[in-house]
Amino acid sequence: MKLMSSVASGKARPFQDLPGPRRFPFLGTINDIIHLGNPKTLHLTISKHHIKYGPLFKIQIGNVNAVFIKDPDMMRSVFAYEGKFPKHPLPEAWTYFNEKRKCKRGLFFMDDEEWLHYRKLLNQPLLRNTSWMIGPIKRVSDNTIKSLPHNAKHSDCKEKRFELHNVESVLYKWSIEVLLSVMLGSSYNEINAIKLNELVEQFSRTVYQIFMYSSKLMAVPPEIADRLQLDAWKQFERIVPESLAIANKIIDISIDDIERGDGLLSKLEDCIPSRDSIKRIFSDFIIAAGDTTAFATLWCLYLLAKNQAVQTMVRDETKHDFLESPLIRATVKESLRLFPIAPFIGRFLATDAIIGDYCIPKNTLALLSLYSAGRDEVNFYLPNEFLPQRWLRRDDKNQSIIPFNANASLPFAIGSRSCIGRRVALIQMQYLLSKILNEYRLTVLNDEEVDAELKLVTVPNKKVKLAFHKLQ
Ligand code: HEM
Repeated sequence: MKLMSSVASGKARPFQDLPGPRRFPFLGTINDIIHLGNPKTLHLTISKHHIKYGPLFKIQIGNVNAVFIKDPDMMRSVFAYEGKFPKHPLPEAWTYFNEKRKCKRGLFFMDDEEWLHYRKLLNQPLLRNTSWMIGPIKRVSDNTIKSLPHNAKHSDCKEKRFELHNVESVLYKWSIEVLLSVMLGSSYNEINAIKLNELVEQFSRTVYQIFMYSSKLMAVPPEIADRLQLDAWKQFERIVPESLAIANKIIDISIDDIERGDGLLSKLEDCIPSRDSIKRIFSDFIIAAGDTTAFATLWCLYLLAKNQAVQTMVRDETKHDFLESPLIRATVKESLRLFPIAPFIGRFLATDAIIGDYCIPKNTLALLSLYSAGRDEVNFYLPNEFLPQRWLRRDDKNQSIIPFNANASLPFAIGSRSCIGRRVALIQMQYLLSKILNEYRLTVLNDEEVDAELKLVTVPNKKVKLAFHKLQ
């Protein structure tokens, strides 16, 4: 009704008028290849389309009608049309695998009432009262920092310096361990960390492989990869059940020790009585936490190591508060603005919508171009510079000194289906980064500039190598 009356009153323009690349029916899916290009550089292709077609443009992807949006107000308005049970696009390789193997999965894959039921139960401990998770996060992060020199490629005791060439895998293991420790609480450290160590090592390796193979499958529809028995599909189909089996084993051991726990599992023991449901929710949490937090932290470390003046400023400001210093929070925000880990957040519109000046029909897939919005000079002064202080500096009228539009950076999404792990991720990143900066000065060892590429999430296009110089 609202849509019809806006059109009738001439306020909004019809969907057909929306600009976007033209689709040639006789080319079928070749259109997708022409319009979207290499999946690894989709963020750059979409940025170019925005320059050509504006902040809102339409495009057909396969059979799906989609719009890409980079205007901050329009991006926010999408969440007003997501409905009671927001629906997001899922990686095709995963949905095909789940259907083929009749595999029931966690929150990210759930829909409708089932999703809402579990989401409501999990919101309270994970997003509202979260102080209970600080202890477990600190314990794991302190151990990770202690273990850094043992992972060194080269160390120079005289110079008190070591090099890390596998920062990514250290951060992978850390983010998985943090999740386990949040699940188990204090009992993780006492007994389970030792008992589970080998399983956690295995799990973190398999989660990494899942990520590698599923990103290789981005360019090929999974049913074709399966029919042709492509190596990436064969490996994906082997590694996912292996990884889920390890996760189940970890959860079985953990549940057996639950009465000793003060973590998330014991908080949910009464509300989620079925062990199967617990397993599918928690194994997916660990998988979701693995690459997102590891790569988000890797980008922060890289940017700090590359910008020595910013690094010194952040170190000085975080000395007295390792968890919530405003500048460390701003550092994480700024890094996620430049390198949004989930570069395209998507919602299938639950109703007809008016976005910008246009009528967008129900069920259209609205995709937020976070990479383009975060680097648009309309939204951020010196958009390609790493300036955490832009999020803080205020004048006497409480206006930002370096102007910015906060709605242009929504790295965890907003609304009822936003990231459930946001608090876990932020607490662990802020704590680890402040502690590292307090002990070490970081420098970059890569000779060439490191850029972003997409492998499901936004990752560095080459291995990041860092040197850690012990501070006096
Ligand atoms: C810096 C780290 C992280 C980033 C940038 C991030 C980003 C996101 C985003 C953008 C979404 C929304 C996706 C959508 O609506 O389409 C999401 C959902 C989700 N995230 Fe995260 N995430 C991070 C860490 C974590 C962690 C540590 C966990 C573990 C608990 C987690 C678990 C999930 C789950 C289960 C969902 C699905 C929620 C639902 O469907 O209701 N994430 N994340």
